[in-house]
Parts: sequence; C-alpha cells; structure tokens
Amino acid sequence: MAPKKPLCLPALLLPLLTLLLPQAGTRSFVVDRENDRFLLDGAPFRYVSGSLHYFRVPRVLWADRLYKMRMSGLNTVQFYVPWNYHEPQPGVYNFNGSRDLFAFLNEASLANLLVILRPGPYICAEWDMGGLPAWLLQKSDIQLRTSDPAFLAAVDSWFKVLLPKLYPWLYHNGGNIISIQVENEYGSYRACDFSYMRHLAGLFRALLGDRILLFTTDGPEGLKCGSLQGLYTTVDFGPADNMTKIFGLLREYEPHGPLVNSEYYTGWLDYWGQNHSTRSILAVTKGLESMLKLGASVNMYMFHGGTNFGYWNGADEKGCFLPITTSYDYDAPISEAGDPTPKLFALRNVISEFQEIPLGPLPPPSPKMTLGPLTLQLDGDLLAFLDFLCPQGPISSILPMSFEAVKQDRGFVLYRTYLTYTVSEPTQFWVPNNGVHDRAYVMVDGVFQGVLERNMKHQLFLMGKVGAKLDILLENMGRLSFGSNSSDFKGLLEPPVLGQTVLSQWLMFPLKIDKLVKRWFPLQLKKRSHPQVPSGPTFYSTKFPILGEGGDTFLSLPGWTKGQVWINGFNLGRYWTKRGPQETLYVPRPLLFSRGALNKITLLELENVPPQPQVQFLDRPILNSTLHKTYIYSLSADTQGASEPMELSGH
Ligand SMILES: CCCCNC(=S)N1C[C@H](O)[C@@H](O)[C@@H](O)[C@H]1CO
Repeated sequence: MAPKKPLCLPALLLPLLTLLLPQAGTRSFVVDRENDRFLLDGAPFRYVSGSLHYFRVPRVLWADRLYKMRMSGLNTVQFYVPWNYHEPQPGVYNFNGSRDLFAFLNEASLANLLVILRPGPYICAEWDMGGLPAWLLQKSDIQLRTSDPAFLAAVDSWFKVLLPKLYPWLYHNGGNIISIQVENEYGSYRACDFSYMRHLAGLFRALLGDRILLFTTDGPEGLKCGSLQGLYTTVDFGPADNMTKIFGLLREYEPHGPLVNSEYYTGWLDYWGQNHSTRSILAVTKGLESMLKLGASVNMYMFHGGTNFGYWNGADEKGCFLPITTSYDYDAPISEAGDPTPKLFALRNVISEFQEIPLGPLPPPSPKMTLGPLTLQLDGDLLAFLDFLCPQGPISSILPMSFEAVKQDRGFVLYRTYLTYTVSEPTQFWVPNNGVHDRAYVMVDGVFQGVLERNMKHQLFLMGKVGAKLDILLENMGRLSFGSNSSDFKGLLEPPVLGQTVLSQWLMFPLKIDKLVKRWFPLQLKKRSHPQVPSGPTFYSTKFPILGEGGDTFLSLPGWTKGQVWINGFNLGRYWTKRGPQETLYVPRPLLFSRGALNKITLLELENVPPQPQVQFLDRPILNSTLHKTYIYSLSADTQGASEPMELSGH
C-alpha cells in the first residue's frame, strides 16, 4: 500500500488534497467518545500493538520481525522516529538504507499492520540524547524541549521536511498511520513549557491536517505537564503498577474515549554495570489480560527490542553515569535475535482470547552458528594510525575543547599536550568538576597509564620527562536520554591538573575510526609503526571463512576488557566484558559472508588485551553475567578519592 507521493502543497491546500487521494473519503480512524472506543472505518476497533524500532534492526530483517509480530496476534506496530538518525548535520537529511523509514512503513503495510508513529522531536527510547541531534548543543546555552526560539527553529526545520513526507501515509489518505504522538513523556521533563507543546501541536496540525489523531503519552506523574487540550491523552505503565489507579487518573484528563496504555512494559532496559533486567511472564500476561478485559487499547513496549549498534545507545544518570548496553533485548517477547520466546506464546494466548489471530505457526528460532576460537592479530596501537584517523589534522586551543566544539557527535576524540617540565615522582593526574565525559584512556609517550571515568573515583599518578607526550583518548559513552540534564556535553570539559599544575595548550584530534575500519576492510593498511607492547587503545583483527550457510551468532570476547567491534566494516557496537552484564554481542547472519568467503572482525580494545587475543562465536546470548563488583562505585562530591564499591539498586 505505497500511497502516491503528494505534491509539496501549502498546508491550506492539504484538506483539498485528501479528497484527491485514492480511497481518501472512505477511510477513517477516530475516537468515539460516546462509547469509549476507537472506530476504524466506522467500526469499533481496539489496537493490540507492539513497539519495534527500525533503527535497531538491520533493514534486511524488518520484514521477518514484522511478520512475527503479526503472527503473534498484533494488529498494529508502534515506533519512534529518531531525529538524530535522519539529520546528521543541520540541513543534511538521510532516509536511505537502514534509515528508509518509508520502506519500513511499507513493510508494516505488507505485514498487514497499522502504525502508531512517534516522531518526537524528543523520543527517549534509551537512544543517544533521546533522539535529539547532538549538533543542537553547538549553541551551548540552548534550552532543549522548550519554546527557546533556537530550539524551535531547528524543530520546525526538521518537521517541515519529515511531516509532509508522512502525510500520504496517514490512514485516511490511504496509508497505515492511524495516530501520531506529540513529544514523549513531556510531563516527566523539568520545563513544563505549555507554549512549547502548543507550538508542536500547531505545527503537526498545519503539516498533517486536522483528521489525524494526535496524542500524548505520560507516566501517571506526568499527566499534568504532558497533556494538552486537543491532543488525546494516554498513559504508560508496567505490570507491577496499579492499573486501576492509573486509568482512574487518566479519566481525569480523558473522561470519555478509549483507555490507552501506550507503553506497557514487557521487560526493561539494561545498563552497563547493573544487573540484567527481566519481567516475569506471569506478571506481564496478567496485566495485559486485565487491560484487554477493560476494552483498553495497548501497545507493548518493547515487543522486539533489537540492538544499539554503533555508538547509538543513550544513558541515564542516577548518581553514577549509566550507559545503556549494546543489547536492547529488553527481555521482550521477540528476542534480540528475532526468536519467539515463551513470553511471546503466553501473550499470544492472551490476545487470542480477545481477538482473532492469524492462522498458522510462528516461525521457529532462526539457525544459530558457533565458530572459533579465532586468534586475532595485533594491527597496532591507535596512536599509530592518527594520520589516517584524523586526516585533517588537530585543532589547537589553550584549553581543551568539547566534542560539540570540534563538531564530533559521537565516538572518540584524542586530546594531546606536552609536559613543559619533568615530573620525576608519581604525581596525581585528575580532571576537576567531574570534567571527564565520559571515559578517558591516558597515555604518556604512548604507554597506557590507566582510566578516568565520569562520576567515578579513579586516581591516576603520572611521571614523565619534559617534552613527553600526554595523550588522552576521550570516549563518548552515549548521551543522556532521560532526565533533566538534557544538554549532555561530551569530552574533556575542564583542563586536567597534574599535581598543582593546570595543563594547557591542547591539540584535539576528532577521530573518524569507522571510516578507517571501513577502509581497512578489505584493504589492510600498512602498519604505521612497530606495534608496542599491546596496552591501551589498540586495534586487533583477523579474517575468517564460514564454510556452510552459517546463521545468527553471538560474539564472545573472553578476557577482553572494553572496546568496539566491527564485522565486515559494520560497527556492531560496544563491548564491556569486564563490567557486564552483557558478555556477548548479537551478530545478525546477514552481516556475514558464507560458503568460504572471508569475513573480517576488527576490535578496538581500549584498556587491556588478554594474554590469548581470541574471540568466539556462540549459539546463544549471555546478557546476565555476574557483575564484577569492583566496577560499581558510589558517587561522591569530589569523585577523586577512592571509595568503597557498592551495588546500585536495580530496577
Ligand atoms: C530509566 C528509564 C528512563 C525513563 N524511560 C521510561 S520510563 N520509558 C518511557 C519512554 O517513553 C520510553 O521511550 C523508554 O525510555 C521507557 C523505558 O524503556
């Protein structure tokens, strides 16, 4: 059902346009307030929906996942549109390949699924900066998610590109989008800026017409600041919450119309360094059954979680800085590898009590593959490839500059200075005001000295001769996606101190590591320098064939500490074996070459390489490893002294 692309007509002509589109007059999705229900084409309709994020699933697997959702008994799929995934620089738009949102809409249509679309501009989803583009922070005083004119100008510019493209996909225009959410849990944000929400509502109406159902979603505590006249109010809550109480609260905002839970949590997210989260099948199914009995429409968040490939994970800050893991399995009904779980069959049984589900079996789990162990070869330390990693050369400044100031959104920046005097005794090296955002790997003349981490209490002591090179590789571990501190600047935000001396005269090297790794594959760059003893940020790689057809697999990195992985040039995401709870990375079968063709795996190990630099491919994931408690510290004011490790409270 690929509707024809509309002309880009002025908004006032939109209503006329709908009469020209095929089937436009006969299709409708509306709220029937008299009978507390939705009507689809005039008939009573309740959606049973699931969340799946196209930006967390390789495009070649979209159809497979959507088919499984349909066969589970869902009639609708809900997904966000991350602004930062589609507008990498101001005015530069990308809707191609894995970013082709319209191809995803079409796949949903082919799977006979209606769509609930959530374009933000802020989305959260544990996604980097909650979906907002990092380049907004180049105006360092911008007030995100408010009626700040600078923020609204960027929002307007983005939505004037996106929303007209969605117009033909609206249900009443012949498409499959039945409703669109404005912002996301705005009531949980500190600003409570009603002129901002009114601006968004006006913009959506102007660009989408007045027939599409616009709604808001908030937790029970957010309804006051998150709901708005003219937008249908919905709530989100999980199996452990008091449904009766929360729906009662909702009725204070929507006395009539269908009850809607827009995010019924089937599982939960994971943070590096915290225990793996799960939600019981019994609790999740009981809650769904209760809501369906009430006639409520429900979206299960997540129905299929997928993966935070690359650097796309977001973060949370609860005392410690808590990056989200690479896996977004979410203990969801469909696993990260796309396999049906016992939770899915249990939910399918519940759904079948209330509405017809498609006949036929759910597809079985996909074939899995084991391989290895593979021994990796040392390509060289990261510093050896600096010319390739930063071909345009460094930016020089007296004080260190942030990622935003050097226009690097994610990944790594190398900060370099030279000792202007000899430090003959081990001398404390630190960054005031918790100024490491987020992890610093410190080297003196190329020799790894150790790590400083945001909100953690590490102590480093350095020595060096006058003129010694002091290098700090700064890692952006993902921008805060939730909470009030939404302007999460990255980099060395304060000049480091050695003993009593504030270090100045810095060179900043924004590193284009992904470009280098892609160039390596299939080319093998000549080693730039004789590799030193492997320590600190170091590249390793190897090539390997898959003799048979192969299958999905899970990369295990026993003994490695922390870093980034690429397979055939694709950035698979972060690993942090030493911190857990995730110990394996999902490798989708379509990333791999089979029948003997050579694949290439490249690691950037940031800390310490194991004596045996080997990796393995397993036929099952390990997402709940025992945490290494030494890596969990309390937060304290100065964050510079050692503290006793403690376990953070899980969710
Ligand atoms: C640590 C949770 C931060 C708040 N987010 C919550 S409650 N959630 C609601 C939010 O709308 C959604 O995008 C997800 O972020 C979800 C948690 O998976």
